[in-house]
Amino acid sequence: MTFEALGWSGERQADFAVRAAAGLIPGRVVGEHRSHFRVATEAIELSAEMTGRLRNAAVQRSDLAGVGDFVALRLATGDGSASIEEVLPRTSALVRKASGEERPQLLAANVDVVFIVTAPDGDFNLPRLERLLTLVADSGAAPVIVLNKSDLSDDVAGMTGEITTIAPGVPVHAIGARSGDGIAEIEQYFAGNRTVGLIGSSGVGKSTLTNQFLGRAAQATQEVRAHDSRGRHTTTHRQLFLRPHGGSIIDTPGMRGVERWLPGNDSGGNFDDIQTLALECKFSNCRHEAEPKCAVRAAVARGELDAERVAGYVQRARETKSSAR
Ligand SMILES: Nc1nc2c(ncn2[C@@H]2O[C@H](COP(=O)(O)OP(=O)(O)OP(=O)(O)O)[C@@H](O)[C@H]2O)c(=O)[nH]1
Ligand SMILES: [Zn+2]
Repeated sequence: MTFEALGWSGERQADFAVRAAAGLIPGRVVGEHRSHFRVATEAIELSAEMTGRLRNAAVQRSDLAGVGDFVALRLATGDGSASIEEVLPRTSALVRKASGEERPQLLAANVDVVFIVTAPDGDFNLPRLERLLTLVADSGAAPVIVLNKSDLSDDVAGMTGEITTIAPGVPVHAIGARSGDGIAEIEQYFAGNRTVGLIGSSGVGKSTLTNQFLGRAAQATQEVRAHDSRGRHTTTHRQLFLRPHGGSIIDTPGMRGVERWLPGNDSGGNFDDIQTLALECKFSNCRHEAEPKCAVRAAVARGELDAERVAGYVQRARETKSSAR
């Protein structure tokens, strides 16, 4: 295995040179636990914690390290532990509003493609699908809709057609994860060591699909409840898996609520214009400070946006950051 198989690129390597010179090594967060992260490096997978300085510097909670993030690590001599010194710029970030809380929650970072998984048994719901599409549109990743359990429907073409009406231009694939039907067709999305994220309700078959992609039973799966076809929330952690032939997959626990997160919404102030601009920044975790290709600073420079309002917006985002993970 090479680190490239995990999505590390020549461009990222070049950007990392100055950190490498300072003794840091690159890694990718593959698992998130209460007290530590699992991080894969070129050589090994290890446990790491964020430095206090990194926690304090985060503008908002979703800036903290999460699954899929590329990070700069410092290895401690001796005990095999490591510290996360920096979260590297994200090419995409799948973020939602944490349920019941005024804060953003990072679902996955640096995903190239998101499979929005749905199924005919109980879960099928177009408005919900639209909300998931919005989440993906905000993330910077490309959406693909996967209609799983197509064996349970006698009108797959009708359902696919309905999906197409709300998602013009978005690829839709009808598959059967359990039997493996149609899997080969969607494996193309991993080409070039891309990272695919899976989102969707509990019980639609995300873990079954993950296992198919990996060729092994990496994730536990469970029958949906018979009376309402709902899942049992079998997957409890977000996790990144490397595929045997390159490319990686991030499985996420089934989501009940899907609410878009737009920082500052709770403040009484209206930051819609800044939020919309921020979606155009090159990096999803842009703080609008010194990052290259920052659309917000560019608008300030053009005189289209008031610098003080931007400062207020950044301040609001900072205040909604919670210190605990
Ligand atoms: N009929 C049918 N059942 C399937 C298919 N794919 C998955 N299932 C079943 O659906 C149930 C739920 O699958 P999971 O993979 O656990 O669903 P999940 O989306 O990962 O659920 P959470 O982990 O709770 O988010 C299991 O009993 C699977 O065997 C399929 O293609 N057809
Ligand atoms: Zn910016």
